[in-house]
Amino acid sequence: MQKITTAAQMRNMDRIAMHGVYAMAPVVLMENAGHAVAERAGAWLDGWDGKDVVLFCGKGNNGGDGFVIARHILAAGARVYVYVLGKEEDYSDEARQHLHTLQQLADEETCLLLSAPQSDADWQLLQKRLLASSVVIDAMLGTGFHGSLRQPLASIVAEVNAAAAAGAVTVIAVDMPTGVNSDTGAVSNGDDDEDGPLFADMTVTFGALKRGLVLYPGRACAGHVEVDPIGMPGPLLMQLEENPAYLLQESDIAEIVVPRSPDSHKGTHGTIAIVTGSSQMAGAALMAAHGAVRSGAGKVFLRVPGATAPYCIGVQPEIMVRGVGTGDHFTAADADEIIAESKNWSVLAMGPGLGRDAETKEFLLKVLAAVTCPVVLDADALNLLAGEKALIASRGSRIIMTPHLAEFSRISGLSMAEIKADPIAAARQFASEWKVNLVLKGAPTLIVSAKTGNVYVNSTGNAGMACGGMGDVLTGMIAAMIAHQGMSDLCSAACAGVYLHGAAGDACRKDHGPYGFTPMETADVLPQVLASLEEDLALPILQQPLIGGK
Ligand SMILES: NC(=O)C1=CN([C@@H]2O[C@H](COP(=O)(O)OP(=O)(O)OC[C@H]3O[C@@H](n4cnc5c(N)ncnc54)[C@H](OP(=O)(O)O)[C@@H]3O)[C@@H](O)[C@H]2O)[C@@H](O)CC1
Ligand SMILES: [K+]
Repeated sequence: MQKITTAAQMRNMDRIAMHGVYAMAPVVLMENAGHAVAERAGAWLDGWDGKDVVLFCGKGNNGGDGFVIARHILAAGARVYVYVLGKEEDYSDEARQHLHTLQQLADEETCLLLSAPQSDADWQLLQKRLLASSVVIDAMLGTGFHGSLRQPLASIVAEVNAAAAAGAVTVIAVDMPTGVNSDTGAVSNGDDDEDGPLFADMTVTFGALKRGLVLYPGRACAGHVEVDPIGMPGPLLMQLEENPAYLLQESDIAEIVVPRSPDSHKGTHGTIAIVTGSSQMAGAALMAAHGAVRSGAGKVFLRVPGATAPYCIGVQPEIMVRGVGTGDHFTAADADEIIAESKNWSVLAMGPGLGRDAETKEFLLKVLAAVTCPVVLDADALNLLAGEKALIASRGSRIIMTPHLAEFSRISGLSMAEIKADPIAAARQFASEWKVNLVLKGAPTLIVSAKTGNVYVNSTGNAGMACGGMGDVLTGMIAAMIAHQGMSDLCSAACAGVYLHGAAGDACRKDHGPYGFTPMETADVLPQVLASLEEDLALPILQQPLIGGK
């Protein structure tokens, strides 16, 4: 699992690597960092030989990495223009040491060292160089960036973006794209968009992923991201800081979605109950149930208000539908029937299309206080339960709440701006206060464990999924994952549901185009997504076919 760090955590790791028991020389870490970029970007670009490269080095240690990169790509056959944007006295000892080495290699032919452009003629020359080169390396700012981009960096970034937009250059960022805050993903984007941030095609980052590379809008600036350990001691990289966050990847999910054993039966794969819907929104209930069916649930029961049942019965034969009561929304009088039935259910999901009637809130409170199986709460259930922190907290580790940003804002009392400023902290704080497993839906979706407070950042999904019904399908999927054989931990089930839902959306995007595919289509590709997940696993011996086949 890929760890995601903050600049402060990274600095702490640096400090221990250099000044703790490991006593690594700072100049060596910087050497490793620069070498890693030269190697990884070189492999990605099919080598450096014969390439014209413009390299911008800022006045911090990110710039120091740039001096090392210049030396390595020169040796690999590139011709490089190095803009040294700091004064010699600005640099740290290690950066200055690498600058001195580079100065010995400088010549007119292959390695030209230049200072920051000042006159109009300097800027014109810079533009010309950018358009004539094939690669730009951004070693201007890394984890030390804060505030808004100052000059001359803002104008340099604008020139690089313009050259990239003209199709002239490939842009490689060192550690972070300049202008992206490494802790929040916020970008420097002054009054006119020309102030930044820099848009990279590839980012090589050091030690661990930075939050700003996985959170939007920063994530959109990073391009292809590779993490290099730069020789940091393994135990240091593995060391868990307080409040860890991780990026979910296919191999993580493949580990928790265990293959079915060949002698399993429908009872083994869970009885999922979707108790939701109202006459205005029967479709939401059906989409949630379909999400569960396509996730391999053993049995799917849909319980809707009595007057809603005619819209749901017979729509999909796999879903066992029954109306409860006679109304068009649930009321407290319907709760006893649900509570009695719940003894046979592996999991209960409520919310999509439930409506916001005060009587439905009474129903929800009664059901939640009595059922013992795990519960997934979405949509209107979240709106109705917004003030019920004490009830949720009393059962929270058995509950998954799945709000989107607006719902989260409503229940948490935080403004959208406050959430967006630090979504990881906001999600973690909420999960801790409400003692609940949280799925904060967005780009990217965050999952927080009620038990550990660990935050998982999803890596799948796309903007084509921003349409009504996608969340309903996800609710059914998460419910089905909870009942999946071997998936006892609710947070793991939430991670699996969220990852697979996004992966299904990505498969739809590939098949149908960037948007316009539907929630039902997304659910329908789940078996293919699960198949590719199985390929990631070595099949246990019992799964191997006796005759023929692969
Ligand atoms: N992690 C690791 O293991 C290793 C990390 N290493 C590398 O070190 C990097 C971190 O180095 P760092 O701390 O020196 O910060 P860095 O990003 O160079 O920027 C600092 C400079 O930026 C300036 N500045 C800030 N904001 C600005 C703005 N808005 N507009 C304009 N300027 C602005 C700020 O100026 P000031 O605000 O102080 O005047 C200061 O001069 C890290 O990203 C990685 O590349 C490797 O070498 C070794 C191993
Ligand atoms: K950079």
